[in-house]
Amino acid sequence: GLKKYFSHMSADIHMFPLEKWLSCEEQALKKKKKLLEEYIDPQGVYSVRQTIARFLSQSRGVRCYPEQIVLGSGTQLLTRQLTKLLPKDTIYGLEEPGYQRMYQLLKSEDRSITSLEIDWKGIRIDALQASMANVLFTTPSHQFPTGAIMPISRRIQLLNWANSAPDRYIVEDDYDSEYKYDADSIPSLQGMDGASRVIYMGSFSKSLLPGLRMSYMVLPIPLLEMYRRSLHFLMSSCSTITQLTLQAFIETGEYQKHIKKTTKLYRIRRAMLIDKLLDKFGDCISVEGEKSGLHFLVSFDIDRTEEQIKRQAEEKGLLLYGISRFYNQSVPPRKPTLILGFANMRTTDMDEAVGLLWEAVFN
Ligand SMILES: Cc1ncc(COP(=O)(O)O)c(CN[C@H](CF)CCC(=O)O)c1O
Repeated sequence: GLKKYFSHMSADIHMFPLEKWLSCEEQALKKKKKLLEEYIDPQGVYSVRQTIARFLSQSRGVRCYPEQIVLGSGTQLLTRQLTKLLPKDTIYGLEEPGYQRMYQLLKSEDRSITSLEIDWKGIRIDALQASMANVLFTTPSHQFPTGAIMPISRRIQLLNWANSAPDRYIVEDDYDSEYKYDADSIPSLQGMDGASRVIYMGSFSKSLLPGLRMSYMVLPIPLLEMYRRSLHFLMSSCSTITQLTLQAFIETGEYQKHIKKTTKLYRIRRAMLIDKLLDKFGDCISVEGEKSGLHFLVSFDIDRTEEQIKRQAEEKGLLLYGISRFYNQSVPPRKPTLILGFANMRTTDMDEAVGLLWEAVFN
């Protein structure tokens, strides 16, 4: 198959402390195997939610009780549950370019969606105010896919928007907020919200492994009450074993150690990759969104389409993703722009990867 050097969707399994994970699993199973005999709380094991609530408060300034946390196997599944708590005629505002799988999911649920323009600070307030949206999905830590980091000023404007009409909510998708390089980490919107307007969503897919399918949302109290009334029949969608193992992994400090180690390593990989790209391509490329997260964008000042570059790359055995896939309701930019991930790019592969990219673009 195609080489996935630049994939923004895969993690580097070699980075994952499998031995430590397995010993946490063994410890959790020995101590709490009783829990496996029954169906646990639909929101997830309470003690696991206590651990996550503590971790969120320390790392992201999220203020919540464990009762407000719902664990789910993936952000999309949690979003499906969330849409059931909101009026059928809710209009969802999504960033454009944005997380197309969220757009496709909401579309598949026959929800009405309006795509909203972003700029280098994230979602544009004028576009939001001009729209009919009442629930906004936004990725303020590291806008997906452009990487924009939303400054505090814009966050305050967003909260003002949410508080100026009764049926408004902000879904803060904080999917890869663990990784910051040249930007100091800005506390979550949820932590700044005093009025239960922010639904905080997070995932362990980027910081640990997508294959764990461990994601979570923090519901404001009014929505939690609705969840309890209308979705109490649901069973937890995450494996109890994975939940208990994750709890042990966090409680023993292994999670924090892993984030520190991977941040250090990803910082080096990202800097090296950008240097090699600039060496090779010079001023025919521009890099953006590299200050945080596990990918950045590279646009090429050449007379070639994204499709042509992708196809050429496939000829050479290299998988590439263009930014066009993230434009749901508008025309993508003319300049070919690629989303380049580096979480799965070992330094020993870099010269080959950049060489293949060069051939895909210029041959
Ligand atoms: C904006 C955003 N919010 C959440 C997730 C995490 O989802 P989950 O693992 O289900 O918790 C991703 C994950 N990123 C996708 C997979 F890597 C990108 C796919 C593509 O580009 O089609 C994401 O981009």
